Amino acid sequence: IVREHGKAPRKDGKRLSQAPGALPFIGYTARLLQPRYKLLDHLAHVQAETGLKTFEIPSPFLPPTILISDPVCLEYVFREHEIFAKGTFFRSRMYDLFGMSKVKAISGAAKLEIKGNGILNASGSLWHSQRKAGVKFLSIANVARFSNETLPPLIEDMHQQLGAADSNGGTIDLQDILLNLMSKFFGLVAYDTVPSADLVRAFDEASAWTDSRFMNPFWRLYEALFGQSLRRALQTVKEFGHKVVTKASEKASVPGRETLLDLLLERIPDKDTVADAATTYMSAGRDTTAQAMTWSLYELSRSPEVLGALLENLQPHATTTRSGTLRTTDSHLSYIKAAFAEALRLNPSVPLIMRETSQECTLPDGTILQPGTIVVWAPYAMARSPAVWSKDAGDFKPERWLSYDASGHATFMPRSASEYPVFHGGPRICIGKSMAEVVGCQVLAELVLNWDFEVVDKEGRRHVGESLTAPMAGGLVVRPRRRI
Ligand code: HEM
Repeated sequence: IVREHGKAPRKDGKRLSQAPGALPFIGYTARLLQPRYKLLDHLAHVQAETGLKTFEIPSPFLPPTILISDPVCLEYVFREHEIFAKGTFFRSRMYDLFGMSKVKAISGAAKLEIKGNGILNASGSLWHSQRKAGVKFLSIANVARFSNETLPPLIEDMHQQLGAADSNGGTIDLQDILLNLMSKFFGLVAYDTVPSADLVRAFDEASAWTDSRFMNPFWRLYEALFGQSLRRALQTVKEFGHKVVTKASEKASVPGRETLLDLLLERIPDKDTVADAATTYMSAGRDTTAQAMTWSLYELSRSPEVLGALLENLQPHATTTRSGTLRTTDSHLSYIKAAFAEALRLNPSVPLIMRETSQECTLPDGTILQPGTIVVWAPYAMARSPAVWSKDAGDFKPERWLSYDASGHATFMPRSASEYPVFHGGPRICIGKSMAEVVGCQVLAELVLNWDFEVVDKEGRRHVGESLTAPMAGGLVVRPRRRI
């Protein structure tokens, strides 16, 4: 299991310092096996204590691995995306969910045949063609169409579910409601179908198993012994991919109203690859956006003064939200955009990201890396760094995103991708950023304008659950009351 992966990282002629908290012999192995939120909190603590230093993360079960925290180093990583590639370590763990397209290969002992690769796992020309299809799918005109036509009836359904809970005085899990809404929304705009509850469950399960591969060095053995439910979940996801691709390829696309599948089929001849490319969006777009909204509502529930300011800001424009005419680019909507960005800063949907060096290189801080080094950064920890976000880094303060002119008019001030790496940066920056902002703000505005939520079990902190993204463990159970 212990493998030789080239030489250790060096700085100033010496081996790079180990991250605080490493144990003798096993290094960070035990920390990696803990629930992920504990690792994230530890990394946030390290960063708050040590500033922007780069450290080695030692483990006998890992290739040489470093943790970077300095936005200057991260900017370099974003820019040099061919040196800091996805790499074998990442891709081999993601293949089953996002890359291996043959259904028969996962269900039996057949030789693993790795053909396709969803965009998150792809590189070279395959990445390029998927990126082009994705950018066209998420054009400004399409996002406006989705928010004007597809989203309003789904928001109406959501109001009805909340209304039912309100009238019988019951509780409801907002995270479930939002994941459900985003599943339907994504299903309709990307695959022209509403995904079944079984598919959604299977996808969530496969995502949790895939995530655990990054923490558990014995994952292959563990899955061989106990991975029956993973294999079943993968089978369900793959079958869904094949079904929707077959249906799309038999139907003529409507010019100007192409689904994601239509656009992928135009560019990629192999249908198995199209299936992988398409299902990748369930994780990339659905989970991330629904979780961002859940964490936003949680942060608002803990900050009554921010919620009050948000309501004051939104109420004059209430009629525009339902019809989908709400635009986050409108200057009067700066406050909700700031609240959404701030909630995502503290609760990034992808809290930990990694790349693998494809050649020797030197980071801007002088750290020398050999090929095959894993480079990790934690947007969750970076958000809590006083060196980047000042002393109040850990507080939920939408105002930090706003600049006010003399008449009190607020303008949203974006930060650089390397300081705010929530949507990644460089050539592989998230292509769904503006869709996430439009949909996230539209749904949030509808929720806060119409509902007052009493969070059940207010005490204690909420944690990130085990997944490739950042679900709220245990959900966000609330008692909804209609606002008068
Ligand atoms: C709050 C919501 C979102 C967040 C925080 C987010 C974050 C990210 C991050 C961190 C990455 C880089 C992942 C990596 O390379 O390891 C990424 C990539 C990507 N995201 Fe998003 N995302 C969000 C919403 C969306 C939406 C709505 C879509 C699509 C409709 C989307 C599509 C993608 C795609 C296709 C990529 C891969 C880009 C590439 O490799 O070239 N994302 N996103």
